[in-house]
Amino acid sequence: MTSIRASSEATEATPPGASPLEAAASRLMDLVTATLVDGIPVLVCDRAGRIVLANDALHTVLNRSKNELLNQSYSDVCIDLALDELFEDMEKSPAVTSRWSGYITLKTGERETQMMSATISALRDATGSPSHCVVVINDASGGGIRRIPTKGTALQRPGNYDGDYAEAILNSLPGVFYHFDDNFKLVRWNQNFEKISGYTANELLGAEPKMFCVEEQRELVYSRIREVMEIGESTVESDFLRKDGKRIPYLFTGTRFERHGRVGFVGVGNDLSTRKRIEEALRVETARFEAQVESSVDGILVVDENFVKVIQNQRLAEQWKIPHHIAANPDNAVQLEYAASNTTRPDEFIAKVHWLMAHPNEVSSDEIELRDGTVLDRYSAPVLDREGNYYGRTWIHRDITARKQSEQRIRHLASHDGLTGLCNRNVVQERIANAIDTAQPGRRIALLYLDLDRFKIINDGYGHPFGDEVLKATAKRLQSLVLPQDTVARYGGDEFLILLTDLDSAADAHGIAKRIVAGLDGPLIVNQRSVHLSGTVGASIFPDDAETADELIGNADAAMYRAKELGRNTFQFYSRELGEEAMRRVDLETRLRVAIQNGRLSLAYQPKVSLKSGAIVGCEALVRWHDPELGHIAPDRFIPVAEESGLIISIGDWVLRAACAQARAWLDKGLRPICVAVNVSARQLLQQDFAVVVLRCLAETGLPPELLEIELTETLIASDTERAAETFGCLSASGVKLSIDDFGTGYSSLSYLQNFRVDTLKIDKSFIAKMLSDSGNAAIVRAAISLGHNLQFKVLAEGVETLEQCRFLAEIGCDEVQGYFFSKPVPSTEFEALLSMRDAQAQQLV
Ligand SMILES: Nc1nc2c(ncn2[C@@H]2O[C@H](COP(=O)(O)O[C@H]3[C@@H](O)[C@H](n4cnc5c(=O)[nH]c(N)nc54)O[C@@H]3COP(=O)(O)O)[C@@H](O)[C@H]2O)c(=O)[nH]1
Repeated sequence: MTSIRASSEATEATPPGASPLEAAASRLMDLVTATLVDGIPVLVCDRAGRIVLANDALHTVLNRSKNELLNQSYSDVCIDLALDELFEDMEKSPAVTSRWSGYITLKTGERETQMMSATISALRDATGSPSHCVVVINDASGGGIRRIPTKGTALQRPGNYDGDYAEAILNSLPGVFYHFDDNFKLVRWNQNFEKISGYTANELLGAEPKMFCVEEQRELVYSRIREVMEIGESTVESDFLRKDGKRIPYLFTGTRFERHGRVGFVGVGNDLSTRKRIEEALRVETARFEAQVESSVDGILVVDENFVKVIQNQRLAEQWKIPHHIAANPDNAVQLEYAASNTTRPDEFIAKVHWLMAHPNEVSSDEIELRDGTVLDRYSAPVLDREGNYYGRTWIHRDITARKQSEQRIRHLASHDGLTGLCNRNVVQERIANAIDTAQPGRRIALLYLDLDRFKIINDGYGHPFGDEVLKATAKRLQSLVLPQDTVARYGGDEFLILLTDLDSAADAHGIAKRIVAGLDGPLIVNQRSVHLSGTVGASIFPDDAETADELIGNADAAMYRAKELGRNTFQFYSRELGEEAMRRVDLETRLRVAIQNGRLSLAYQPKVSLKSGAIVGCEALVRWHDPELGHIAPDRFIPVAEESGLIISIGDWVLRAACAQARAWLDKGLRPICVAVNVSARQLLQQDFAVVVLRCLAETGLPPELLEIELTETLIASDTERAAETFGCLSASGVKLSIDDFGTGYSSLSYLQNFRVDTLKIDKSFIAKMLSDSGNAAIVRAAISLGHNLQFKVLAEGVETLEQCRFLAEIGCDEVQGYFFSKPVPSTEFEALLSMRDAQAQQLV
């Protein structure tokens, strides 16, 4: 038999004892088997057309035994192939074109033929001449009947000794196929290898792996090849270096491939470009996602269906103050326990988490309060995968503490007084209504209406910032005087409501009202200035006095007015009469306003008489009001209303001007100089420019200052001693006189007297009225006279109604008297007459 060679396998060793042809055929069979095309019918015939080799698969296809085939003529098997012509063709193309592909008709039975696709390759002798041909039946499983002669295009290169079926498989691979021999030389490859690498078959044959490797990856690639050789298989991700220098990311596999004791490897390489692009896109996307998750202001946690952490950002740990070792613990239950212990309601928190994990479809939004006051808005929703299957759950926690606090502030502002922080008008009204609605039978509700005494004076006199501080201090003091469950509210400027609920009886309210009045009464230091604070309280009781919140408030208000009338710094409970009185008060204020506008006020003058000479030494101007309907209205009634309403300022201005003008008129008439005294209310005194008002009035009326006397009460001086001293220092320097009115009834400390250039002490008429019947009063009168004289003041007794009183006062050294005994306050004309008459009688009196 002619020796043959399979050119691509020239270097392979021939198994001992085997003929070259058998060896080649054997190799071919091995290769067919190795490339997973076992069962392909193959026959080999010589140039004479004699079958020299046929495999089992062929026997099966042709339904003949091995003996029936061997040494038979080729034409007995294949009826339509001109083998001679084929050998001639092969002869003409010695090296490369050594194969024919097409359809042949096989005799598959006695009377049966079948057309099948086949590939015929040449086996050449030492001279390169085709000595045998190998026929590989490609579609033995049956099928094609068309005869489609095709030119051999695939694997028409040296060394392509396997069948078309194997070739088709290898060529249909999406990646590159390679077979490196035991010297790591490329001996076989598929079409894709050439196409992708850009090398020709000749260039590829015998090429080493490094030809397709970039320098920096060679070490890696060869280490994997070594692995293949040692272990049997391996993979490597490295670049496939093309002929043009381009590199393509590839995943190469390697499987050790051994034949006839020679061990190489085969494998496939697949382009990873797309995968890499996807991976890169995924990486970028993941990085972006992670950046978003990390930069989120929310604490984010994603868990799978088993509550295993999938994503958790740093913010979550910060929000929940989870230490690193717990946050890093993969067991999410540990973190859950820790987080729960930070909440104000741990059991509820854990129960909700478990419930949501057990109900995958639920979306939840709620608020969690941590023990340090942080409030988190927790949103939880299911996470679904691409196919819409439940994957796990996301938990997003937003810190809404600031929002909650500002909502709380807004709610507080809406319901509380901005200055004092007490409940405001609306809230206290609601609470009163609510208390009435829920009152238990037999129980009492008391509403105390408190008005600060002389607050308007303080506020106008010292300015509003100072007044604000007084109100704040008052609020604090009031809260300290009641129980936490009682409501203290600011109802208006200097008005406060105190709601007391669930009382046993009205007597309880009496005790509390008394305590509040006493607790408020005293000096208050504000901005290093001491002011004397006091308050007046009116109270009404549910259900005794009122049925609704408005009625209860209105009645407590009326009671408070009544208490003011009774002298302030006290409390008064509501009665039906008080309600009527409140109505009258409103009516009076309206009428007074009209009276001022219409000039319905007048002055009466009451003489002051010297006990030594019996002569009139001055007079006190007293305001009078005659209402067209109500007739004469006493100052005792309308002055308090004027003070409360602020009308006292315009009344006071008018009195001052009218009195000065009258005294000037008397001078102008030729009467002897008479000093006229006017009463000044606290409000007037605390006007910023009271001294200026007085001096301007004197200048404008032309009255000499020494003919004007200002009467101040002790209480008024005590309300702001500094201001009074300052104002009267200025007026005294100008010559205006000062007398202390109602002496003995007001301020307990007498030290203030040292700060004033007082001309006259006027002993209050209450002492004069009782001095002859009560030794105590007599003692007070004596003491007052003594004190006044010691301080170089004149002393005048008010309210002198009898001769006895006059004589007694003269005996104990009183300087002057004023009272009905000499004259009631009279109009100016009468006073003029009185003056003339008195001057005439003066000598007879004493
Ligand atoms: N701020 C101002 N207050 C004023 C003014 N005019 C009056 N008043 C104050 O009103 C109170 C009541 O005053 P009035 O009704 O005028 O009573 C005065 C006298 O009539 C009364 N008086 C005088 N002598 C007697 C008497 O012998 N017995 C007796 N029962 N009453 C008598 O006393 C009042 C004067 O008191 P006083 O002022 O304390 O000297 C009263 O407080 C007035 O001050 C005003 O223009 N501005």
